[in-house]
Amino acid sequence: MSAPMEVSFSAPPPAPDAACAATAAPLMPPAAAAQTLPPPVAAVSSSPPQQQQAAAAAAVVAPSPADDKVLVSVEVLLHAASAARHEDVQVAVERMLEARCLSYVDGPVPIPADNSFLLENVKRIRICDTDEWVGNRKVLLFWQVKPVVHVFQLSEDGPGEEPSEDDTLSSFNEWALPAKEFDGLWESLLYEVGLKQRLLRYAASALLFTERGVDTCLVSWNRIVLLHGPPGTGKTSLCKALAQKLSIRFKSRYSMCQLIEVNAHSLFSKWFSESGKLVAKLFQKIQEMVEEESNLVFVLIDEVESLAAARQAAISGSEPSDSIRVVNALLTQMDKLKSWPNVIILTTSNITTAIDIAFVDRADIKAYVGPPTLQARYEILRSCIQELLRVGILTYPQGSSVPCILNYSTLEEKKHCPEAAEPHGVFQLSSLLYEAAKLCEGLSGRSLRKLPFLAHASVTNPCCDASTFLHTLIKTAQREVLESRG
Ligand SMILES: Nc1ncnc2c1ncn2[C@@H]1O[C@H](COP(=O)(O)OP(=O)(O)OP(=O)(O)O)[C@@H](O)[C@H]1O
Repeated sequence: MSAPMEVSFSAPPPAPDAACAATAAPLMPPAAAAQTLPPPVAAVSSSPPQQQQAAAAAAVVAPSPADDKVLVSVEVLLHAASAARHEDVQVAVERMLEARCLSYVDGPVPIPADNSFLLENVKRIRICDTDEWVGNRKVLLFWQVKPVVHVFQLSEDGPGEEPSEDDTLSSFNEWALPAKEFDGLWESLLYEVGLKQRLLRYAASALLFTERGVDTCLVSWNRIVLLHGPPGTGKTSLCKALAQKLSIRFKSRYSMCQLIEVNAHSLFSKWFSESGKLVAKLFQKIQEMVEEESNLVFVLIDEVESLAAARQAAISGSEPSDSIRVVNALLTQMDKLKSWPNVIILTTSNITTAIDIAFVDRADIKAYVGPPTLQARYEILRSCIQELLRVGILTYPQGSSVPCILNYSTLEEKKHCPEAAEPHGVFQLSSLLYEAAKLCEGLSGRSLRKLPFLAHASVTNPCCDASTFLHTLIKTAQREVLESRG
């Protein structure tokens, strides 16, 4: 069967410029605009839960209908040891933002040196999800923006495991979100502009609709996401990163968030006919978690085709009938969970044609995540090179600061006016990187992130001049692409 796919995310990606963005560059507003300074932002936490939910849902960069301002999320990470009240930090950050003339671009906002309260408690302030504006070459200036501040602390508990019946494979891993392990994951995933935003908006809408009690007989949604595409394109990481993001955005509504990563293989019993019961048992545990209404639960099922294998294949005799019981149990349990507002099911698959049509039909978002396009490849490699420069594995001229490789859009612009020279051969380094990215067509995100490591293994010195390294990277890319084509 060929699954009907509604959303395709395979189109080329302009990626956000995160690594070197001068995100808090002071910018003076036009005189007229200066008179319309941003009004004080209502404290989300002091609003009723419904308003909090709506604000969190809307703060996925969208124009605010009330005053035509763009709602931009500002994430504030507290130090692990901070005992400050989130509300106090939120107000302090809002005041700090109001007092400054910022352009809003994804990336960190420096904490003012004279703000001892924030310096003491806050590890990082980051503006998020403005890439759609930046991608369209629009700059968001402070009077156009209404910041929505989300204060959070990372859980350092690590994953908890739930042992399976026979103690061989655990049936699921569980994380308290936002978790230290997933910090920075969202930002590290580079796709076409809009992909991550669409997923975030979808999840926010799904939670808002349920919270507001929209009649499901009239408007139907299931809170099920299916990401499909070739291996190594970041589907699993994107699901985890999405759960982490939502746990931060909805912190004021849901005091606890959990990610349950189901181990599909553990649900197949060696005892014939037992697999369906194992699925039911797992979902029973999930049900207990969602019964606590302040708990937001994300269920991640990787390689969902192994649990939701097409029953047609089983009926035609090529699959054991136990797999039919598993699919039936999965669908029944998912339908039961549907009545709970605080659960989102995230699934991934490499082979959509093997998934049962009834499962595919239940997914609200069926998104194809394809191999990275030239722009995404360039940005993935750029983030790798920037990291090697940061830690000193790649060297640059003595006495100069760490070179900032140009982002894709700037490089494209500079190509047309090369007279605007960049210091320390940055244009030359960026052009070499572009050459490598061009060669890597067809490689997955996973292979691209490995490429600098493989290139380093071919150079003789542990630390290497950046330009020499990029030439080696080009050769490594040629070799890898040849090998991947067999
Ligand atoms: N678009 C991307 N941008 C940045 N990094 C990426 C991208 N795609 C993949 N990666 C890197 O590849 C790693 C592996 O990704 P992940 O396991 O999530 O892919 P997957 O699509 O789920 O793979 P599989 O189908 O084989 O399970 C990620 O941790 C990430 O480092």
